[in-house]
Amino acid sequence: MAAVTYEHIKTCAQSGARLGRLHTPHGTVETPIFMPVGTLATVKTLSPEELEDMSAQIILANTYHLWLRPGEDIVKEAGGLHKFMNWDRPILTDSGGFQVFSLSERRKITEEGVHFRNHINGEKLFLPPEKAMQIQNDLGPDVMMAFDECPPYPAEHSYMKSSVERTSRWAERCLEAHARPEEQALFGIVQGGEYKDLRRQSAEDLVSMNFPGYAIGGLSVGEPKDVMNEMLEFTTPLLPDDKPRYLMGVGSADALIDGAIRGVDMFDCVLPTRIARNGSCMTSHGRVTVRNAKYARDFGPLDENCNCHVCRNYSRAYIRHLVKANETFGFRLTSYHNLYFLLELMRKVRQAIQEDRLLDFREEFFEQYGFNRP
Ligand SMILES: Nc1nc2c(CCNCC3CCCC3)c3[nH]c(NCCc4ccccc4)nc3cc2c(=O)[nH]1
Ligand SMILES: [Zn+2]
Repeated sequence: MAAVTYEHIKTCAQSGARLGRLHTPHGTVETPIFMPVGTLATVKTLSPEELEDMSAQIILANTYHLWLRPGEDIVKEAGGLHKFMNWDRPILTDSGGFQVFSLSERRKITEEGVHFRNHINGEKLFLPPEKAMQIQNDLGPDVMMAFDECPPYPAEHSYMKSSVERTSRWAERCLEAHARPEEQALFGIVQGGEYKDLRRQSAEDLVSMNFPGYAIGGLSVGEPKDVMNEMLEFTTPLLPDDKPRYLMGVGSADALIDGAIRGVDMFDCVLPTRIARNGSCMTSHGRVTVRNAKYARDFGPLDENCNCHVCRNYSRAYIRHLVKANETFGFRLTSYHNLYFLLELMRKVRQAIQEDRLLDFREEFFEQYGFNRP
């Protein structure tokens, strides 16, 4: 019995968007879905109870960070991530490759794996695919990611080609090292940058390895939005219809809608909680930077179209005051609202797919949000 199975419910009559369900050992997830990021086994400033209140269904944690701190051995002794962080719904962990490249200095990629320095204490470290798998096996998430290289944007075709071929060899090694496939689903990650021939090569390599799910990696790394959309349009049809598709690192309202339209089922991004800690909020009329002086006497909610606990009980003036005073509660309020905003957006997207009107919804949302898009 596979650990994770995808149930396709319907495809939107107006677009390539799909309504589906992801069945996992810790429960079922309605897709398309946004997955809050909990890098160090916490979605920053929020409790599991608050995440459940806002109907978060699945959250992310990170192999790289948890390996360094507190160490996967401690999480394993605690009984795994679900027990350690008191979250009994599904968890997905990224494999750590991307984080090595976005956090560590003096890293070096070899066929065996990645050499780098610990970004906390500078000590030399080596992360081969087998180690990334062992860490995820010990952390115990429902979904784990293959160890991949996410090359920078832009990258030469020649570099990208050798990187894709190595990522495919690493994917084989991950499958070899996968200890409990009946308990944890291992997803492959398609690379290839902005090159269609390499996207095809990467997708074909990984589909031939028969993963239970596929991520589209190597995007949301600074490329123009239309390059991302073009790569999605080209890549999703190369992936099996009956398996989930996860676009990594995408979390702005417009990119979530545009990704769902192109057949993406799962998204993650640190954006909502990261900008929240900067006092910046996502609202139905675009971004509101609540620390701005113009909100000093604004006693209305962050977003009058939002029904979240924060918008029903606290004013922009109060949240501005807390954020200006660097009060932790202020960042809890902005983080809660931003995550609620994206989770609610995906609920509306699922409803629009159900009603075969996702393109109409896109028009309405972009109009109100202020995206003057074609
Ligand atoms: N394995 C892998 N991971 C990728 C990630 C990390 C996804 N979040 C992991 C979570 C697990 C815990 C930490 C994060 C990506 N994130 C982005 N863009 C984020 C861009 C962004 C960054 C900051 C703010 C806003 C946007 N592109 C990504 C590509 C890949 C990829 O190819 N391979
Ligand atoms: Zn709200």
